[in-house]
Amino acid sequence: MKFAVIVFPGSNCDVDMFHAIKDALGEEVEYVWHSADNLDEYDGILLPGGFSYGDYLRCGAIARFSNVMAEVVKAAEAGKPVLGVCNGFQILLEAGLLPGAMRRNDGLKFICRNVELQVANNETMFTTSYEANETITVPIAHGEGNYYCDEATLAELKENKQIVFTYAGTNPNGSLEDIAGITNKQGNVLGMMPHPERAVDELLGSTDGLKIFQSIVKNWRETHVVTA
Ligand SMILES: NC(=O)CC[C@H](N)C(=O)O
Repeated sequence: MKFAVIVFPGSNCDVDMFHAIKDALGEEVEYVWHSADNLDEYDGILLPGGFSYGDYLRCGAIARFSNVMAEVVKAAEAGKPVLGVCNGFQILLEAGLLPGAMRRNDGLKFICRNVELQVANNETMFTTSYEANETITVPIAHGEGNYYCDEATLAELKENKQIVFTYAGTNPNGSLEDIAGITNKQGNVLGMMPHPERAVDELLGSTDGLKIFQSIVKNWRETHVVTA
């Protein structure tokens, strides 16, 4: 399986994402600059965290106009797995690939620490390697992770089981219903504020993030004929 890590001016978790795929997962991965106009050769698209365009206007608000985003939309519509982490999640929201919006954290502070998450849905292509309701430890690092959507959208998220990760225990940022990660209705686009790419090695303090990447590969292999 071949992954693209999309790099925007100001991305800073692209190298960690690349490392997670290449070294921890053992799959093929390439960096793709935001000006790219074709993602056809990639099976999975990864939008890493960081401070794209300096977080000006709102986090992700400028990056969503990047050339590559039309291709990310195309990949999403084709059913390819698209994962946005932290700033990547914010960009997916701004691009309309996921519903809702991000607000500044309650308390207005940037928070960088491990949090406990509950796997609220282990039946997505990103989470089948987890147990139902498993509690995992993954770091967060953001100033704008306070997820919000209107009541109708929340009802739809629940109805379609689009809420995939919730904060277990203390909610670090004030997000609605403790939401830490959601998918689109089709289930092939996942946005999450915690950083699974920073939890792929015991040296980093947790390997709990690895199962997301393993789930993607497992589900992709089960639906594609691999010839090489
Ligand atoms: N680590 C990140 O991706 C941070 C995202 C964004 N810059 C924020 O502070 O919310």
